[in-house]
Amino acid sequence: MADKIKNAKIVFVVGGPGSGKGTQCEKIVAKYGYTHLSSGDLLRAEVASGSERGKQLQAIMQKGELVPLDTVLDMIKDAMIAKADVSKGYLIDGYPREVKQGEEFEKKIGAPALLLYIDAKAETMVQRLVKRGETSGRADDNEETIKKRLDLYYKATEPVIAYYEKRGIVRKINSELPVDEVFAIVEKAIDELK
Ligand SMILES: Nc1ccn([C@H]2C[C@H](O)[C@@H](COP(=O)(O)OP(=O)(O)OP(=O)(O)O)O2)c(=O)n1
Ligand SMILES: Nc1nc2c(ncn2[C@@H]2O[C@H](COP(=O)(O)OP(=O)(O)O)[C@@H](O)[C@H]2O)c(=O)[nH]1
Ligand SMILES: [Mg+2]
Repeated sequence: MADKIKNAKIVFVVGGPGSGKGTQCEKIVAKYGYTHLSSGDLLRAEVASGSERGKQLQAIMQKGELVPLDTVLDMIKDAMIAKADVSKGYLIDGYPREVKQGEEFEKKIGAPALLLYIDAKAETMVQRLVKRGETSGRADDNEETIKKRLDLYYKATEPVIAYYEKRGIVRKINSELPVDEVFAIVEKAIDELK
């Protein structure tokens, strides 16, 4: 099983909260049939289950902090294994959040072939999240938590991009443009993988 995943194409999708990662991932799934695994969605599913672990996760996420590394990684790995037979590739959305998460992922699962860096300005991200918060029902889409998520993004996650840039697998995507124009750039990066 683990071997099957090792040979699959792995794409990390990294960018600030509200940059448009989920939006682009949906479009990639529709065109390329990749398996989309959003680490945030996996965590929110655990919270929704009402489990004891879910309650602990909820408290961390509401503060805009990162949940323990092993928790997220185990969830991603299980979800990857569940799709191993049918998956053409994996979009790992919202992970790694810090360099250490990337290192552990590679030890336990495999190396990414590409990192899509979804880039938007801080003001843009805040605006989008506040708007999303009107309907998302997400406990962390409020101004106070958004600010903390952004701070943590710049501090912990941006170094991830520099780390993978050294390997030449980063494609920076300007997500200030309309969704379809952003996707046109994303398509080029995915097509290069073939
Ligand atoms: N590897 C990860 C992924 C997520 N989280 C936690 C902290 C995040 O604030 C929360 C929500 O994750 P999302 O990826 O959904 O959140 P984003 O802030 O990126 O927003 P978005 O849904 O807009 O991508 O889950 C975490 O601790 N570790
Ligand atoms: N203008 C514009 N808005 C976008 C784009 N991508 C996402 N959005 C909006 O920004 C919000 C956050 O997008 P989402 O995909 O959830 O971002 P994520 O937090 O990075 O997963 C959504 O409600 C979208 O409406 C884009 O490329 N252009
Ligand atoms: Mg998302």
